[in-house]
Amino acid sequence: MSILIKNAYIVTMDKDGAGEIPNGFLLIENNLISKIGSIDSIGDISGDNSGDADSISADTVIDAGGAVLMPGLSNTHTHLGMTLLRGYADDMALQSWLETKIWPAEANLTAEDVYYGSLLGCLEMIRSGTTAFCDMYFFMDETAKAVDAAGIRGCLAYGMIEFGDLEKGNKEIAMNEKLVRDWQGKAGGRITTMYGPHAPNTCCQSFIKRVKEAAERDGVGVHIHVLETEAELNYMKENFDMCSVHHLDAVDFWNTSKVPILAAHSVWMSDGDIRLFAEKGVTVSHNPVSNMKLASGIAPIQKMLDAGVKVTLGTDGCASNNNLNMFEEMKTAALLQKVGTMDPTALPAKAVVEMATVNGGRVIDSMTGVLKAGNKADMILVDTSKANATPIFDVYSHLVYSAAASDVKTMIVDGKILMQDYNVLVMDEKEIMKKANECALSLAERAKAK
Ligand SMILES: CSC[C@H]1O[C@@H](n2cnc3c(O)ncnc32)[C@H](O)[C@@H]1O
Ligand SMILES: [Zn+2]
Repeated sequence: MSILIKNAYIVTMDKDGAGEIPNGFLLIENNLISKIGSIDSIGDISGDNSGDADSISADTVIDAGGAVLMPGLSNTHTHLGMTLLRGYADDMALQSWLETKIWPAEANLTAEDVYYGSLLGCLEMIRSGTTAFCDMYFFMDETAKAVDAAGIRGCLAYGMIEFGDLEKGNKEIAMNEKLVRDWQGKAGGRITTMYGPHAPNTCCQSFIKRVKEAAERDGVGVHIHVLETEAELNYMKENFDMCSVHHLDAVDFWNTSKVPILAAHSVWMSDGDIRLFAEKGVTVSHNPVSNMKLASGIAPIQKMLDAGVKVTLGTDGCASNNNLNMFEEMKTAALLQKVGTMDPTALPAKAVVEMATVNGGRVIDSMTGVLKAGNKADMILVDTSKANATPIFDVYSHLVYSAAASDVKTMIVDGKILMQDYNVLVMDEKEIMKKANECALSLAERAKAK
């Protein structure tokens, strides 16, 4: 199977390579990018099988018509099953939101709920340009089945909460171990796994140490929430006389020499915490919309980048965002750093696109996030024929400050076309929205009845 995309404005995100290619072509063979370059440099690019020395033939030819071809976006922190809880509880602070609304509702979740919530999430991601995501939730077999069916890439963790209860902790670890055993590398490598201890204030230190050992034994990463709120920071200081980062450093948790660590939020970071993350090679998932909505605070992202921390971008779940729109997340990230530091040069557009593509891709699959020969064929076409794309002086400025998720017209993941010219080819959209809506209403009814 081969696909040729021609007449594209290619944003490769390849620092050592081509950068941008204004009149570009890209050839996909099976699931890999085999050729990428400028049409001007090779002359004819008809895409037919004429045998012309300059022509490149392919089974499928997509004329991009000047659209931007770029790596797919990677959403590095979400809870896909929570898509059913979109708008279920708004305008609250994290702890009361979790304790009084979200956890009681989640106590009623079924496998079917998580399956349709996850499929709905996959659909929303396909429509908005996200080709890969990192997830942490319950009933993860269902999320894995949805990812398999939808054709995107998912790095899945089972979310573990044990509140210092040894017996509960044993059960939680066993669940995550099963996820790793059953799904690591499945769906042709599109599904990978991690361990998911929820947070330092919901999982005790010795439990998190055990989780890290299990992850190192299995050769998979760890995905955790950390320092999301000032309340967490105060709780850790009161109970352990140190912040979450140093509390876990005491058991060498942040050491990434064997497996990667993905730290979601990281809002209340001191300069010392930032230095430690940079030294240890921890990857941060910045979630600006969720942090603003729950009034958690402003993560010091520009400081982290300056210190050499690997920063990626995530939406968090649909109950705290309330969508999976990475274009919105990119713009919010840039604006929030500027207003937070009162410096308009903070987090410029290109750095944000790097976070959402190169850096995010690296934590999910090192052969994604950059368009270059040999990498996996995960990419999107962004329509530039609309009013909001006129004029374009700088492509990164356009992608961050003006483009909309609804401008994503085509998506390819692992060499397969999932959406072409706004038509989603891999699922029945209406049926999924109907089923997800039914599950959401029934879940809310069950939660109310208790
Ligand atoms: C143990 S699975 C994940 C768990 O996390 C909850 N959750 C969703 N959003 C957030 C957030 O922003 N901070 C902390 N925890 C969050 C989710 O509801 C699940 O219970
Ligand atoms: Zn979260």
